[in-house]
Amino acid sequence: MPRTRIKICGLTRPQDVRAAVELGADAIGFVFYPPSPRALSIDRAAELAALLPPFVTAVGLFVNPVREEIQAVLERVPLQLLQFHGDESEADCAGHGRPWIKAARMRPGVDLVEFSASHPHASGILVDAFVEGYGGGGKTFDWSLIPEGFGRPLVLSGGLDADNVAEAVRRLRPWAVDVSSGVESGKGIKDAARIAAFIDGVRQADG
Ligand SMILES: O=C(O)c1ccccc1N[C@@H]1O[C@H](COP(=O)(O)O)[C@@H](O)[C@H]1O
Repeated sequence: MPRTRIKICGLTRPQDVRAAVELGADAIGFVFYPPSPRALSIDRAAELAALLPPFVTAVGLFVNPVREEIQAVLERVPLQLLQFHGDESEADCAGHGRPWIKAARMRPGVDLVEFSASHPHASGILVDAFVEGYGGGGKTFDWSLIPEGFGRPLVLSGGLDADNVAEAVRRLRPWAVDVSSGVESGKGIKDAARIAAFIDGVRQADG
């Protein structure tokens, strides 16, 4: 079984990017959603992305963007993957010259198989709790909404932290986990000790 990939999202400070990389994160998420307290300017994102060594993926998170916004970011920030976290259709996500993952906002009644079928070209499906404001809410959801043998690379998120991530990985065996609030001391301020404990939890579950 491959090791679970780890994405740390919503970084805003160089020291947090360096810490996440040194502690073993596979991917770093930069938020381009202005209402988020973790949102970055293009200049700031370019500065932070430049700190990433090879084989650590720079992910750009968007919520219902207009296409020009994405292009403006891509002209300056070397993103390798796009994360669409709003109500985007398959057509909205395609055609940016980058692979993408699509977030499903999970709550009772959401059919993940149907959702997945409506995004056939996403490289993976991210599952997050349904929250007002689209994401980064630190809220878990009922993991039994994820069908067994889902069949697509699954990125598990939503309220993960050092206390629950090992159980989540053992139970669901996702391709990757994604965390923001659970490794913070304040909105957009990451805590190296919490990142270390989170990564340790994932690795313990990987066995
Ligand atoms: O991080 C944000 O501010 C954010 C804003 C809008 C949409 C998504 C956002 N982050 C993503 O939300 C999930 C869950 O985060 P949390 O760990 O529960 O705080 C995660 O995929 C983040 O990438």
